Amino acid sequence: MVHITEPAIVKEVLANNYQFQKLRRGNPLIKLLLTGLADAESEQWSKHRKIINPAFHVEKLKSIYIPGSRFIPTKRNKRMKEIGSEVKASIRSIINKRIIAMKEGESNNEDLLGILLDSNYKEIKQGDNTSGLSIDEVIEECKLFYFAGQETTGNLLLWTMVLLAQHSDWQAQARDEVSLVFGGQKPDTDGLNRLKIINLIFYEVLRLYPPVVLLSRMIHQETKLGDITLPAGSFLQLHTMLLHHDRDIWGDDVKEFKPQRFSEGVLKATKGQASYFPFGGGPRICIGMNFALLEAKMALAMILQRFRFDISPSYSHAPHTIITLQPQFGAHVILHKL
Ligand code: HEM
Repeated sequence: MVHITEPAIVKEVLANNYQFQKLRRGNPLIKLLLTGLADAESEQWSKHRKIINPAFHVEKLKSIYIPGSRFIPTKRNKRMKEIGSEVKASIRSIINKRIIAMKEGESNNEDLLGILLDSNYKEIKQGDNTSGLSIDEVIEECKLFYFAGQETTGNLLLWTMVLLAQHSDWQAQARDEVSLVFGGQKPDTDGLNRLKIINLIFYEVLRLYPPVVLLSRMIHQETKLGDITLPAGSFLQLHTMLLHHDRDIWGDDVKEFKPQRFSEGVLKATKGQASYFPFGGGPRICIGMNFALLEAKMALAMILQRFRFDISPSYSHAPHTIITLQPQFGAHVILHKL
């Protein structure tokens, strides 16, 4: 296992996604939740990514809504299997309804699934019989959107609530910005894209508490990396969390919540180094990044319009990783209606 905390090496690994591949998943929980694009490699990855990409184009995000020892037959494993089949059956029935509607000529561009099916249909029409995704593959992508989108964005929002509850000056600035842009109206996409202060806040929350704390890779053949040659089969871990908290890169205030450090952009804050990558990087950068930031801005703006919030005396600070980084004992925040 090679642990990487050098920005230049992080850049090299992320840029060469065919050499440095994601791990084949052994963990049954991750397997249940995360196959599809996030787990695909080489040609399979580029095929999936090409078909899925249109679903995440910024223009399309304007009106989007997301619908809503392991082989031993223990009670828990049986339940996991049952849940797996139930989820699959329920997604399959949603997809079948959509396909029927599409065949009857109904337009289907209103949400991620519609755009994905549309893009897949176009790919099948243009290519040979190996092109396009099968229904089972579409089901895996839907599960992935749900999990990858839910846990990560949810934790970004939780940590934002905790930090703004602890830093009432930033909470007030964020609320002032929301009222300047929207007044009491429901936030819209154009307005959300103009929220500068909230953007800085999210960048800083993602620096301090990145939902994905490290990226794992492996190599299948001997590979040169920096000055060393690694044998085939080596595992690599790129330490997002450690780099985000590196005093030599960020300065003596590295542990403090200071959104203003991003006021002139990420490049300036990192002095151009690959020392900040909450969404990964290179060709396999998070496909849902813009969607996640838009969704989190929408939720935060609506909360700020309605509540002031403080940290509760019962809050106990314990960042803890169960796949994503989360507050182990919850985010105890007291809301006051405005
Ligand atoms: C704050 C929210 C989010 C964070 C911090 C986040 C973080 C990440 C990171 C670090 C990676 C790269 C993993 C690696 O290189 O090993 C990734 C990939 C991915 N993310 Fe996200 N993500 C977020 C939201 C979302 C959302 C909302 C979706 C979908 C609806 C999504 C879908 C994906 C997919 C499909 C990949 C795999 C892309 C590929 O391998 O080509 N993510 N995400």
